[in-house]
Amino acid sequence: MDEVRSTTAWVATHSSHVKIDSLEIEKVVDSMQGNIPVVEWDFEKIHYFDNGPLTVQYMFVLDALNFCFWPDKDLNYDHFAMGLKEALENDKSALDADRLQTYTGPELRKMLKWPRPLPSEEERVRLLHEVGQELERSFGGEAANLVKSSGNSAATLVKLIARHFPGFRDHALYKGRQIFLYKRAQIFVADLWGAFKGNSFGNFDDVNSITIFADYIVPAVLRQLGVLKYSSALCKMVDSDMEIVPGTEEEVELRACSIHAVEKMRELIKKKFGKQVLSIEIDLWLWSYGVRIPTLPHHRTLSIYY
Ligand SMILES: Nc1nc2c(c(CN[C@H]3C=C[C@H](O)[C@@H]3O)cn2[C@@H]2O[C@H](COP(=O)(O)O)[C@@H](O)[C@H]2O)c(=O)[nH]1
Repeated sequence: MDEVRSTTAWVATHSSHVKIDSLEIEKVVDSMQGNIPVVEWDFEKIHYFDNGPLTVQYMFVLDALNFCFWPDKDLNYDHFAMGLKEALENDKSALDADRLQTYTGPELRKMLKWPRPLPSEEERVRLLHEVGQELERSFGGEAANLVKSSGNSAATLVKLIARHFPGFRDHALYKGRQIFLYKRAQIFVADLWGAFKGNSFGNFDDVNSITIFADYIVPAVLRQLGVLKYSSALCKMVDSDMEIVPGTEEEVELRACSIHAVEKMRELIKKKFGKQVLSIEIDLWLWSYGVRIPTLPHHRTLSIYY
């Protein structure tokens, strides 16, 4: 996690298209007196939860597929969360490691009750197979064992996931450097923490090491708040729904500056109000705010990472 923090900070200081406005961060923090609005995890009541290992399997599969819904304007995260939940409720073995390895695109679509091909359907199926194979090879088929082997460390869990599952290796090259973002691996940790309320499979001693999850919603919210300022060329690209190529400076800056801006926000809250807030808490507030405004323009990058 230190690498996520340090490399995204480096991007922020070398950024050409996105700037962090420190004065606006201060205004936001002051206006809330350092109190981040509390948003309950699963505020939409859409996730499977049985307080046991199957919940962990569900969250891991969900976060393996938790990316790039926007190419289908009627599709969003909730369809996946609810679709997989229903599939599990109908058949407890639906997400077993051996089953994950055999799903086809049409079967996945059917499971999610989606009437047409999913965006990046072949990639989603490939990632499901990868998860099934590696869970079976190294973790007795269970994501719960992967979590157990992290020894209650969020940072270790993210590292383990990145080591074992190539689909989660969310990183980029920027001005000659490797930048680590790890959105889906980190959100899995946060989902466990939220679902199990910091206990059992969600008990991590270092949950404060997690950063926000750099997706396509949070940068849009930070821009709306005035915390991120885009160059006029980037404004035009985002506002006209023009696709931004993955790995371009613009794309990396949007994501990395979002992470760094929130880290700065946390530091300021600590300094001014003496409060320790988690990036997870800030993320959930920003994300839940963003998804309630469907007209908020967000950047569009075809990616398997977010
Ligand atoms: N930063 C951040 N990004 C998040 C989430 C979540 C869902 N987290 C759930 C877990 C517990 C809570 O109850 C949440 O419901 C999804 N995403 C990302 O958003 C985008 C999808 O947007 P749309 O197309 O409108 O559904 C896509 O990139 C997706 O990967 C989050 O929490 N934080």
